[in-house]
Amino acid sequence: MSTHPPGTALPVIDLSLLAGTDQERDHLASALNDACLHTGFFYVSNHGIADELIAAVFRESRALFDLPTEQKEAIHKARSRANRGYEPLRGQTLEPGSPPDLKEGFYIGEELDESDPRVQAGRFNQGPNQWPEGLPAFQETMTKYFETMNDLSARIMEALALAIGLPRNYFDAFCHNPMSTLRLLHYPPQPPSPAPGEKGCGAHTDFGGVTILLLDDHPGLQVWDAANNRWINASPIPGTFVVNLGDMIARWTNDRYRSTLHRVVNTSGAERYSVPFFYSGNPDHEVTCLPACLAEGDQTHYPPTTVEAHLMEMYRRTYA
Ligand SMILES: O=C(O)CCC(=O)C(=O)O
Ligand SMILES: [Fe+2]
Repeated sequence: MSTHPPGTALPVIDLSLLAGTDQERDHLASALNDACLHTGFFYVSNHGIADELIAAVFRESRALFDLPTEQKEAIHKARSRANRGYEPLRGQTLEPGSPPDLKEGFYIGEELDESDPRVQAGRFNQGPNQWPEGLPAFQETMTKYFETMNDLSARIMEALALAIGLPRNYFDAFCHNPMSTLRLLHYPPQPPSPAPGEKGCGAHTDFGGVTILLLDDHPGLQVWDAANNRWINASPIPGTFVVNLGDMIARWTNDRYRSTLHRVVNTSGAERYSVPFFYSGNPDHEVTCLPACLAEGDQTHYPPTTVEAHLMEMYRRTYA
């Protein structure tokens, strides 16, 4: 059961159907399967996340980026072994060969102190966060949102299991102790004469499992539509999230489902804020071609791996 609202060619998936009748769940599975076979990008509506929490996340995010530069530099990501903290404007180049991205960001993960066995063992991206000084509601708001997004991701994984034709609880073990990253982003307006190829965020695919993207009112996100050789505008739709599949799901489904190129060009003339949440599941979980995605006579495209090994490999390729 999906619709294509004006202003975008991407479908809207009604997540409340997951808790509906068998017939409603079948509709959900079929609409989601279609979306994942095409771009792997869709909007999710009726997700049950409170407006107040979303408003608080934007308020705290704006307050963070409004801090004086020295205060942001004091929690620079380079000071963290777990990839947490502030990334300055033009600190990342997502599209090789293009100018650096016209955005600043902030990375948050599960709060694990130095005594946690995973941190002691030097596991990938596990460790404490760096929290900003002088923003009393920041940590609590972001922690609440982080946990809420983990729960929403687990529901999306249930829907995905149904879309693939698997039992609803198929991904439960994957969703146990998940590895997730919350990223706050701030895009200044694109300058009137940008450098050639300069963008808010260069064209890239996401590495992990599913991404849940919270958008403000300003357009800018574009999704590559390979079937028609064009960029689709993924303009914000109030009350929804944009969800997309990452490279790990493409790998897991033997490329039946898509991890699609996307980019941001902030021509809105205004400051743009967005909040992607990257969900990659349990680091020890095995990612081996799903038998349901291997038609007779087909070859697997990738060797088996684990969540953690896959993520480390993708980071190495991007930041090498
Ligand atoms: O800001 C956006 O709309 C997209 C951000 C994004 O694609 C990412 O952070 O991976
Ligand atoms: Fe992305």
